[in-house]
Amino acid sequence: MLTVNVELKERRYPIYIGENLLKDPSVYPLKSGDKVMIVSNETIAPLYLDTVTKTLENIGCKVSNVLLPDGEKYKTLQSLDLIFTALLKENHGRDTTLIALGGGVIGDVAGYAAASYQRGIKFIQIPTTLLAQVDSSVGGKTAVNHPLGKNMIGAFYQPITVIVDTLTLNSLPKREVNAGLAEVIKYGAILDLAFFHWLEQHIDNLVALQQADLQYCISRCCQIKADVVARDETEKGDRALLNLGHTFGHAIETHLGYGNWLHGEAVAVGMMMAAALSEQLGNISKADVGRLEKLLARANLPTISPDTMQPEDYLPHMMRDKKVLAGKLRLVLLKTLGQAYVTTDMDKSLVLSAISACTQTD
Ligand SMILES: NC(=O)c1ccc[n+]([C@@H]2O[C@H](COP(=O)([O-])OP(=O)(O)OC[C@H]3O[C@@H](n4cnc5c(N)ncnc54)[C@H](O)[C@@H]3O)[C@@H](O)[C@H]2O)c1
Ligand SMILES: O=C(O)C(=O)C[C@@H](O)[C@H](O)[C@H](O)COP(=O)(O)O
Ligand SMILES: [Zn+2]
Repeated sequence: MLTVNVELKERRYPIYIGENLLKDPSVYPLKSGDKVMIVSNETIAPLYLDTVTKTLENIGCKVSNVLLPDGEKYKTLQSLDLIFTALLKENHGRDTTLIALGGGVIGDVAGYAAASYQRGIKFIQIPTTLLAQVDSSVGGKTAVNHPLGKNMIGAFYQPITVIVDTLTLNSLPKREVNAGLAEVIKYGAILDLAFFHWLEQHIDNLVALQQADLQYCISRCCQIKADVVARDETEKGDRALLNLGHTFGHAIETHLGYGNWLHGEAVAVGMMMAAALSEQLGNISKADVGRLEKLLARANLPTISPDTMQPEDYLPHMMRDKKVLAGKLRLVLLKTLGQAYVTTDMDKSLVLSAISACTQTD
């Protein structure tokens, strides 16, 4: 088992990474008599809920669960209310620990429920998608979507432990594995050229869920994110680099309707648009933009805009992005592969030109 620590002083927490961890009582920061509410969904529960429940009951915990409907379109205030109702119906107080058993949607909604129920209860992330294991379960961004924007209602609220059981990925649909690889590739592009190069040599093994390479990859991604979060937990500076491709990507998700394109797919296209803009500004080379495109393609990810979207469809959504300050569009771009930066006031005509460069022409 590998351990990555997120260093936030008294709120420091471990990320355990390994096989069969769902069954390992030593990774749960719980003791006999503790009350637990597991939040999951109708897809994951038949696969993993019993295993986690049995492990917790063997510790001596009193375990309840609430299942949300499955999908990005259920990352909503209504789903949040389902969790609150389940907690209140069983008189759960501030001594209850919430467990998020699922992907990023479950983790974000359950995390925001933990942040806000009775002004805050402890929560544990048990991510079961590659995307959640390398990204969403770490760092404390919690949220629900609004019809006018992604993750528009939420809080920064850290888990007390993250339990990454890589064997859960064996039941994950291939499209979801590929979506998680978008966030993996993002880490190399923004902060770690050596990791990007490692990915170029190992991406086929990751697509095939080869365990040794997978566990190294997940630990490297978690370490990169843990270091950024420790430096800038609430995104006043460097944490914005983790948002590469997201201003474009969130526009795709919101415009098409949540769940049509997977988050990772939208982010892959968004990273290509950011790279095209970076090249137009004289930063990253054409050859390195090509390396990014090739790696995304090898992960079976899209690299061009949805054919139902025009460049002008993006801007209204982008102007609501959470990185916008004083009405100025701020984007994460690439100085070069492995080195991202945040712009202050992006010229909209250049943005449209970059989107067009990633749009199929008939
Ligand atoms: N908070 C953050 O820092 C952060 C980071 C990245 C993404 N996100 C958010 O995460 C969400 C995307 O998360 P995701 O990609 O995990 O999607 P997801 O949570 O929708 O899960 C993908 C699908 O796979 C199913 N599933 C999950 N685990 C499974 C397993 N082990 N076996 C079989 N099926 C399984 C789910 O039920 C779902 O149908 C987006 O809302 C995005 O905004 C948040
Ligand atoms: O943790 C972060 O910070 C990230 O930006 C990680 C992203 O991959 C993730 O999709 C995050 O939810 C996007 O943040 P948002 O602030 O744009 O909602
Ligand atoms: Zn993301």
